[in-house]
Amino acid sequence: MECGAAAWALLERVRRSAPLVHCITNLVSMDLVANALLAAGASPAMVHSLREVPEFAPRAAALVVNVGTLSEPWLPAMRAAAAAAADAGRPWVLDPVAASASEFRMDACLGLLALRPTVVRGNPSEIIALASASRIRDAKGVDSSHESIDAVEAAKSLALSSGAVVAVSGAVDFITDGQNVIGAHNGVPMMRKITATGCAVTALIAAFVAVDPTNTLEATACALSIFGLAGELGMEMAKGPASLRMHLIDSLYGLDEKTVASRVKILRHS
Ligand SMILES: Nc1ncnc2c1ncn2[C@@H]1O[C@H](COP(=O)(O)OP(=O)(O)OP(=O)(O)O)[C@@H](O)[C@H]1O
Ligand SMILES: Cc1ncsc1CCO
Ligand SMILES: [Mg+2]
Repeated sequence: MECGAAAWALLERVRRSAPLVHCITNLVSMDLVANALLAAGASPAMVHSLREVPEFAPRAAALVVNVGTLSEPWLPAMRAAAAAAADAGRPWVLDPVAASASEFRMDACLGLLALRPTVVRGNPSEIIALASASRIRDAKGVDSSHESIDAVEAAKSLALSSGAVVAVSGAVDFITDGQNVIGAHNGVPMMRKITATGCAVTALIAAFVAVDPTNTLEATACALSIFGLAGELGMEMAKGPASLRMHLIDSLYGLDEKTVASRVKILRHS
């Protein structure tokens, strides 16, 4: 795969068509998710009232459901939006934040998984927990206590059981459909020190899959690498997490063909 050229083609398509991404995401992440989508050229909308979902959902090109600050009133809207997307054949992406933190959260994630997300993106601990539908006793809340390489087998098994493409983020982001595994090698460790970078890349995946619905595996890898590359460029100017957050958004907005073509690194994983 000419990965740099493919990633640039998808970024250009996002910039040209500005897909409307319906986001039901956590309260911590809303600002970064919306700004990351805008910087990439997509159009975010945070709409989570059950009253609005039937009217609004059909207008969106893709949906993100993120359970980070899950509360009971939100769950029916998440389910309704996911079911509407699945029925209409529109891509939708699940972010199972802290899936193993409580029985309520795990049950909610498993129920959403049954509504056939196109992509599931989580950190390693979330993917390991979801794959075995179990609580992890040493889980650290929303942050991962595992490395992405340790979650590859769990990701493959979750992809096979759910039918979704599964992406596990980390030093290398691994993306699998259960058979193939590809690694997106861009990014910097400081990205973990900014809350909701994972949520933001989940939303970016939705935008990329919206413009390339027949190549979910590759589109997901391209979104992860593009976001990681924005982190690398941002890190060249940053002094710490707060300025990285700003420079990452600026870098995502300013990405050009030469940089993307030469620096995006997506490799097939054996
Ligand atoms: N060690 C690392 N090196 C390079 N990039 C990293 C590293 N760890 C995480 N990233 C990148 O940071 C972003 C967020 O990944 P992370 O695994 O921290 O998500 P998360 O735990 O779901 O985050 P959050 O819940 O705060 O949204 C991804 O784009 C990922 O590629
Ligand atoms: C810190 C935090 N708590 C619930 S969601 C969230 C944002 C990162 O997932
Ligand atoms: Mg997360």
